[in-house]
Amino acid sequence: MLVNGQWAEAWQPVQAQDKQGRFVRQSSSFRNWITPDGKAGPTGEGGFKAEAGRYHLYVAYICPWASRTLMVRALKGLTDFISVSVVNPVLSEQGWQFGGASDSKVGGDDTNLEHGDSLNGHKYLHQLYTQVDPQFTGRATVPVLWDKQRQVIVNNESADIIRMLNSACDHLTDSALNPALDLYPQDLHQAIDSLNERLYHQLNNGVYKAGFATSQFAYEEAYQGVFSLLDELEQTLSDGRPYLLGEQLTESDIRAFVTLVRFDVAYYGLFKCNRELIAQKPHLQAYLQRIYTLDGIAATVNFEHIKQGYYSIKALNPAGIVPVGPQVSL
Ligand SMILES: N[C@@H](CCC(=O)N[C@@H](CS)C(=O)NCC(=O)O)C(=O)O
Repeated sequence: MLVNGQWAEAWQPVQAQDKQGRFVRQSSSFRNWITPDGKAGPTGEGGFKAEAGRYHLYVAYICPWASRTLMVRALKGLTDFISVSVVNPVLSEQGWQFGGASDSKVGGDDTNLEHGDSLNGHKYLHQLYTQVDPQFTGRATVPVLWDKQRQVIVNNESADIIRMLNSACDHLTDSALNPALDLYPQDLHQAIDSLNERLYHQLNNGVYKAGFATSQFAYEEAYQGVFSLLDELEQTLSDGRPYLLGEQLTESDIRAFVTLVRFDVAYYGLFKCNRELIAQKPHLQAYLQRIYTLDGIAATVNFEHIKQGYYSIKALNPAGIVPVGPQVSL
């Protein structure tokens, strides 16, 4: 992480913990919003008007938080509007690094996506943070939403980024855009917010709490949370609805998907969330498949990056062996 703008050695993603050994995630520091007219959004300052070609996303394919921004970018038809840089799957001694071996599957047919940082010419992601704040203290995390015009970080909180991408560009006229898709419709705000809250604590962050627990108690607490929510989601989907809140794809589905798609290949093994695989839950597996096959989504999922990235976390897997299985059938 960075301390007063200098790279400090504690680079593995073992973050803070509480007194009972629970994993505690750091909060994000840049919270501005892209809006249709450039007015300030719910947090941060104004000046970030929606404009084609002005913004860039820095992501890691291994990262569920970054991947959800890629999903919304794809679903809303924003691939020509927002360019992307993907970091290497394995954290370097200085955190996320650019320019590793590219593999042909990455990005699918998305030509607006690269493995280097041709925009700012950095070798490490942390240099982007110190470019805008030479005294920055904190973890240099992905995703980062970057403004090419003002040369600043707009936002590094994926929850904000997916919310703003859902509506900020809808007024622009381009046939590539998909303004008809509303992942956060007015009549479902409450249902989405309350489901999101549970998805975050029990599932998205729940698997990390299990994986990075430093006490048996904290691990089991997180494990119970993960599987009680998975059981509940399996039950919810058993009535034949396509998505968690009914007929309509919402933000909650995006949030659920990024964890479910990593579950069998990473969290089941590395994070010890091993009561069962998603593949053993028929409704959840069909749901996963349904979202995976939506236009543009498969290109946001790179199983090689996911496996290599997670199993390179030395604190959890010192020898760095990447398991061969399980087979994925998506
Ligand atoms: N709140 C952030 C969390 C992002 C996050 O934790 N990203 C991880 C990758 S999955 C990261 O970049 N970790 C690097 C580090 O902690 O040094 C968000 O959702 O945008």
